[in-house]
Amino acid sequence: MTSSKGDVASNRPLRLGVAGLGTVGAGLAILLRDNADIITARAGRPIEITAVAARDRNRDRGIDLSALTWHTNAVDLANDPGVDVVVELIGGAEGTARALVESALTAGKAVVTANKALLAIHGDALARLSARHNAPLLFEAAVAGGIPAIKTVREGLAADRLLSIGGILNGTCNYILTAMRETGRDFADVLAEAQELGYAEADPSTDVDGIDAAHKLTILASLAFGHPVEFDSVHVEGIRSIGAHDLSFARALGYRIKLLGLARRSERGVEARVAPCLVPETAPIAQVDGVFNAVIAEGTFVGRLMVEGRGAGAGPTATAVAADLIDVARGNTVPVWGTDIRTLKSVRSRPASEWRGAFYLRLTVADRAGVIADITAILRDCGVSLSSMIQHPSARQGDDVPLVLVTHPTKESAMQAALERIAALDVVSTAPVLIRIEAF
Ligand SMILES: NC(=O)C1=CN([C@@H]2O[C@H](COP(=O)(O)OP(=O)(O)OC[C@H]3O[C@@H](n4cnc5c(N)ncnc54)[C@H](O)[C@@H]3O)[C@@H](O)[C@H]2O)C=CC1
Ligand SMILES: N[C@@H](CC=O)C(=O)O
Ligand code: NA
Repeated sequence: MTSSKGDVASNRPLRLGVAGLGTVGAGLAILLRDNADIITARAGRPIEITAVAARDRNRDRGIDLSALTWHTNAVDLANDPGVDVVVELIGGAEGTARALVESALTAGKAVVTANKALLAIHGDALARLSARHNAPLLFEAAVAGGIPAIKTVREGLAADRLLSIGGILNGTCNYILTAMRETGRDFADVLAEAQELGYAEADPSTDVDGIDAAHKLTILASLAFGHPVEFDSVHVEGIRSIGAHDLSFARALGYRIKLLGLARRSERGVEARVAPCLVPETAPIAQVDGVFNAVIAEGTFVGRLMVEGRGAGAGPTATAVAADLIDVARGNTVPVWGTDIRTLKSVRSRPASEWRGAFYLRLTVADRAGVIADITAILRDCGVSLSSMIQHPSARQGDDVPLVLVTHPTKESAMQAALERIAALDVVSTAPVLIRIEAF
């Protein structure tokens, strides 16, 4: 695919219809204004917003958009003859965002979007629509904000067979975990700050429950491994259960806690998971803090690589949207998943229970004789071997005390069986916190 039916290969301005003027939409309008000179030079022609669709016409967005064509129904942008490229920045896998993208592709117009939910859930169908109508669909902003993550995987690593892909894929969670670790502030307080900074999704539970990272992992895994990976096959855990205790115990053990999305391929299929993980504090990924994301890939020829940058916020995300627009202006576009959707081979999903590695387990237990013996007996029965244990009398609350166990590498299914029996003990007073340890 080299160009869309829309007039994308001429010297006249590329005319944009932008739907959604929130954090990213307003950021894009400002970037296109402030960097118009270099964008025009690199695109070979001006890139200009001619039409918009937004809910509030009167809101101050830091830029005057009053001279543009305003549509009350965003889907009308798809058939506006003054629009060459539709830029969807509303968000959400359904509703107006989906209808607009489908209508624009069907009309043969190029679409640029930052919408990971849409791509993760409907990417397969959209790739088919894009191919059928020769209408490019670009989504660099959808994964890891300003990091050229899509380009890295789809173009930079196009020649290699990737074995694993993933990393720190949610800026809001990384911001929260970093601030909690560095300042001891509580979860809700830091989340409110991330929302004010424009990092969080419209519904921030999408971030903190790991769903946003799972959307991004689905997209990366689909690019890395071939046939679109099913979003529903990704095992998802968020960061709500991580407490101040865990961050300080992790530090004492020489680790940091990061929400990681990781997909691995073997002959038995693809295993994809989003979950908080302990990573050694000396590993490069442990140094990625705040709103920064990191994408890690490993291939048979290239080995391992990591790219790092701001994963959320108006400026970084707008640069990714604008880079896609420059590609459209240049006529430099490729199939949605890098390979013609009609020739892609399907990949098998592997259940998360086949994962193998070490675990951190934090329990709150009654501080009395025989408790540790009961717990270690269960671990022994389930074939789980202990590597270390911490009990801090100083962290005691009433009769209860936190007990942290670190295991040797073991099968996830064995650990889950042990956890179920341990959680049922009378002496275990609150829900156990189980965190995987990624070696890196
Ligand atoms: N904020 C960030 O850092 C990043 C956001 N994204 C994605 O970019 C997209 C936009 O996100 P944000 O700008 O942060 O969201 P936002 O909530 O700030 O902006 C979305 C805008 O769309 C408007 N809108 C909602 N329904 C509409 C409709 N039917 N017609 C016209 N406008 C409508 C809302 O009023 C709002 O102003 C989402 O898909 C999000 O996941 C991707 C990467 C980073
Ligand atoms: N809410 C997302 C925004 C970017 O994709 C995040 O926090 O990473
Ligand atoms: Na990106």
